[in-house]
Amino acid sequence: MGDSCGKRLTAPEMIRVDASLVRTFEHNCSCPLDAHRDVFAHPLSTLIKTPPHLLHSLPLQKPKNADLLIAIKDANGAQVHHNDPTPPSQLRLLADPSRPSTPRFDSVGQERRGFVHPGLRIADGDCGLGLVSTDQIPKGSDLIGLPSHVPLRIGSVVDADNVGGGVEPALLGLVRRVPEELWAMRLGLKLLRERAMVGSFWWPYISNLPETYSVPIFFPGEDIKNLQYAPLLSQVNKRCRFLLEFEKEIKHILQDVKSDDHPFGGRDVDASSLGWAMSAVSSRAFRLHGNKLPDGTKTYIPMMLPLIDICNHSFHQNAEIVQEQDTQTSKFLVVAEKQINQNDSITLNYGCLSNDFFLLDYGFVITSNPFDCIELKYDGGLLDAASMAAGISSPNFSSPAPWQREILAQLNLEGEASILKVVEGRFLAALRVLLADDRETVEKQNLDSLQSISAEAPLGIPNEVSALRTLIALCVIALNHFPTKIMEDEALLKEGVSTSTELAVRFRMEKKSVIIDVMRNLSRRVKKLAAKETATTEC
Ligand SMILES: C[S@@+](CC[C@H](N)C(=O)[O-])C[C@H]1O[C@@H](n2cnc3c(N)ncnc32)[C@H](O)[C@@H]1O
Repeated sequence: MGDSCGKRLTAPEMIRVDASLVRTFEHNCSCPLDAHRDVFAHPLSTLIKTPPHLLHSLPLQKPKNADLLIAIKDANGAQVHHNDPTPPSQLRLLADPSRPSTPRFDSVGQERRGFVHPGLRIADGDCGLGLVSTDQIPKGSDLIGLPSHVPLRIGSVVDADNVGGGVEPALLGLVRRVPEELWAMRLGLKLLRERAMVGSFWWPYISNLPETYSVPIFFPGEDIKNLQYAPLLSQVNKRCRFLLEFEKEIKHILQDVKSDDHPFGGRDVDASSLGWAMSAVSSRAFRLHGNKLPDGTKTYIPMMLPLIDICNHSFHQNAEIVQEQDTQTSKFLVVAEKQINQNDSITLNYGCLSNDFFLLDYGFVITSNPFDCIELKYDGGLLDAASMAAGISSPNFSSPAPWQREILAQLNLEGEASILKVVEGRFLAALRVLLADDRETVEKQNLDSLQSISAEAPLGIPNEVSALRTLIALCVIALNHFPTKIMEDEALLKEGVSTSTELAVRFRMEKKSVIIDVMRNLSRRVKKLAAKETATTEC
């Protein structure tokens, strides 16, 4: 996979963390830590006790063998003949010969058409299909252009033009039942509707979408457990439960709907097909500007962009999506951000996301992802345990003084257990404040400097060392929460495993690697501070 060929993970045994801390931790770990098993944002035990009934196959009949380009050609008004599909061997991007250079939408006729740079082809690679350059393409060149009516979206221009029919009340009623956080399901309903509709404008596009997705809602129960990371397990469970519930809800709502008004042409839609549609959207849609509202403001809406969605992800992308907008409509271009050499893949940046999002929405994991992170529960008892393990006597995380509580409230860390990233400014601020016994020193600092990760030691070196050591101990606890070590994971992968097991194992290896990197950085900081403290005392 694209970014998967990055640097290898380092086994925890190779890491030099603060040895004294680890010894203290091991010494103390049996009693206090057992009482705080739920170090991650969600209790692992409750999540894996109830693995959802997962979705295996796609029962809806999926069309096959259509030519991807028909969708674009149809922009000129040609009729689509769905019963005359082009064989998959002909699935390729066709350059528009009338456009040898870098075309722009500069006339009404062109506005209705799309284009593809002649130096591009679709290739099958490690990331599935992708776009590859057959030539050198200069920076700034337009690579793909889509007219405004081609993207699939809810309430699209096509609907307004009545080319593909409006969104029926029955479908809108279902869309409104989907919570905002599952936005991909909303557009997924539209995708299912177009898939079921005879003569849909998007049929050629839909017929070429992958039949399966490697997102965890489709993992066997064993591989969901193999993720070993409670925050993600919680998300997977939530999505699976939603799909199972939504299937029932849809059946109930549509039971008396006449076939003419039925949004899915009278066909049953079950959790598997809902899951397929949600994954198709989450892994392929882009959130772009919608049309301008009468007051001039713009909305952001998810859209599926045929052809453009063949581009794979890279943090070092060589292309970007540009939306050209006039008052009425918008057109979508993919533009080369840098010079593209022959055989280069055309890549877009899907976003600076953690592996949780990449796996949950796109079905892949990025090795050494700089945006990956670990979420922990902010829990006084757990922090006391970590602090004691770090050799700090009588920490009072679970019983802060009133003045400390006030600062916690300003950091929004009072009451319900908050979910925090390691290392996040609020977390560090809380540790600094709760490990400080001198109220005056704390009150001399403002909230920003207390939260600053780059500030060396806003409350003095001993306070900072204690805070950092507590964080390191917390990392050790988090690491120990994983039932397997990185070396065991590596050995498992070498044996050869299924795709879903491999993804789950790689995901958890990456999480452990993030913790180890954090520990390594914190240990370095502790050493530096300790050396500074020694030098000051000697002077
Ligand atoms: C927008 S589609 C890109 C086209 C896709 N490869 C295909 O075969 O249709 C996104 C999907 O491509 C794959 N993909 C994209 N970028 C990737 C990467 N850097 N590493 C691994 N898989 C990637 C994932 O399966 C993802 O869900």
